[in-house]
Amino acid sequence: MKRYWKYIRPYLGAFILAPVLMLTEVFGEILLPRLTSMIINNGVLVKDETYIVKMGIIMVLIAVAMAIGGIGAAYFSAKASISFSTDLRKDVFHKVQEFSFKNIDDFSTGSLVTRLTNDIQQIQNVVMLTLRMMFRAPGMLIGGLIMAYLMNRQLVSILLVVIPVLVIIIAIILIIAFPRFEVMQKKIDRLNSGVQEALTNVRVIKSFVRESHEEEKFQATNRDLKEGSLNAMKVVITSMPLMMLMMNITTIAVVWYGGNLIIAGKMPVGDLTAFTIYIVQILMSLMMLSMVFLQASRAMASLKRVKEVLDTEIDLTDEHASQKSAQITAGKVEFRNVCFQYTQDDLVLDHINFTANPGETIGIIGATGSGKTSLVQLIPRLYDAGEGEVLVDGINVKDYSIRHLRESVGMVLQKNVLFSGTIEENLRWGNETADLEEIVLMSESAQAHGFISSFKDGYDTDLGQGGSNVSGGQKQRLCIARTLLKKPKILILDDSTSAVDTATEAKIRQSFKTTLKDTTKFIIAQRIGSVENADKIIVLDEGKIAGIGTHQELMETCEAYQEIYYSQKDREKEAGA
Ligand SMILES: Nc1ncnc2c1ncn2[C@@H]1O[C@H](COP(=O)(O)OP(=O)(O)OP(=O)(O)O)[C@@H](O)[C@H]1O
Repeated sequence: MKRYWKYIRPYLGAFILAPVLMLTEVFGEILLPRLTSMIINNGVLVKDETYIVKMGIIMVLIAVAMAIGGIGAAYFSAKASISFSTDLRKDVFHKVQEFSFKNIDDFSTGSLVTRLTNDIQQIQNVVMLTLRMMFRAPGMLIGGLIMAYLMNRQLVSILLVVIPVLVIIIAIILIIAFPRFEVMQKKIDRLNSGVQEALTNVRVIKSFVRESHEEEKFQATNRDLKEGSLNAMKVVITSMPLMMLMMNITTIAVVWYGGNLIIAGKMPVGDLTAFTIYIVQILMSLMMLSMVFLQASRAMASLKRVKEVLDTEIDLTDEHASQKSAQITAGKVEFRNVCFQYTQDDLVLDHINFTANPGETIGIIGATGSGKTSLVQLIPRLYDAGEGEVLVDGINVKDYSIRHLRESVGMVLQKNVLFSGTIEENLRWGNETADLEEIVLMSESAQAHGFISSFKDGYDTDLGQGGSNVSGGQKQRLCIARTLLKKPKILILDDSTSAVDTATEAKIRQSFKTTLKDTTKFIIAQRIGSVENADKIIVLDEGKIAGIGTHQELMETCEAYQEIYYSQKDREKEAGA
């Protein structure tokens, strides 16, 4: 509860006013039946019109006060619960932003989306319901019981049977419902993940004409969610008629027993009317409480899932960094006996040793899955090495502040992503304060200026979501330009020119010689031609370094390199023929 206090404290006024204003409804509901019985007993039965009018006016005034209180309570409960969930959502989103890649791998993106939206919505609903019902339901229950008891003790004894039965029914419903709600939320997760994947990859789906397959997959998850939801709702659905049944049986019992009392002259007619209303109110309040508990049971499942996100230990922080103020000045990179694995029994990098001197270009080549991306990801600490040390300028990367480290390391990821907005806005991600001259210069260096200028709106061209309205090669060049604007001390290009033609790629490499003269450059490539002129080429084979040296050296000493070289030459010849 302590952790949620900070979401309540700023809106304490609304959190207090909502249930307090609801008390007007409680008082009204308790008073009105009594006044009704007084009208019947002292007005209708003795034909006293003035009394009826007087009491009628009082009842109307009470009803108006109830309406005002009800509106106020609804307003403040909405304000309190919406504010609560907005702030909670903000914190969960902040936490997700702090997540390391490994943390993100552990949750699926779809699940995080559900937690941020649907789960928090459930919590909001229950906060609102609780604020409205926390005084109302118990107030009506206790108030109704007292009034009914004061009117007729014998009749109240009927409730001694009904209330325990209802409480047992409610308890059973809650025990059955909670796990079903948990299952339902997981199914919503799965649906969200599926929708997200299908929408993000809609182009691939269309190009493979897999729409019907995706639809079937979606329908299966959708059906599964339907079954899960119905399974949970069944409990809610059966609870209502059951309670109504109990209420009607009780009313009939009261009318029958009370009728006999009237016939025997032991009770005035008006009292039976009021008594019946009180009984209905008592049972209604129990039903309201059961609704609150049911909603709360669903929200508890959601709260548990939100808590999981908030409680996730960020496994990659700079909390214990010993040189937080250190800045990268030269860009020397050293790997000392580095081992790395994503999962316990799968060694992806096996005792990697090499040094990249400032300004050098390091090519990394190897079969797919050989660990190239994993290797470079350790430099800006997207993941942490398991064993050994990754050093930049002689300092372990874990000792830098993450901010300083990542500001100095520019990485163009294999999966390039642009954001909606103009080209200029996207490029400014690299440096918000860059002037247009600088932006053009870096775009020229990434061989992007040409095609940007050919667009009608140039740098003001709006990019579709994820950069959907530029070609793959253009997108790659924009991503390179964006990173160049960072003026990184270390630049990593992870297969980021794969969609660019070889001539343009060569121009980009050539321009690096002037724009990035002092920057240490890591270039992961599939084509040997892309790394042939590098100062050093690292050949990776199943997570191990199979060779390291210049193109010439590797051609003489490294079998794995020769194999890649000749197989690519053969392919080029075949393509030429
Ligand atoms: N997030 C991850 N979780 C678990 N395993 C992973 C993850 N990313 C990569 N791997 C595994 O680690 C190994 C090395 O992957 P990596 O992406 O580093 O290879 P790569 O040489 O860059 O491949 P490619 O040329 O295809 O990009 C592969 O076996 C891959 O399945």
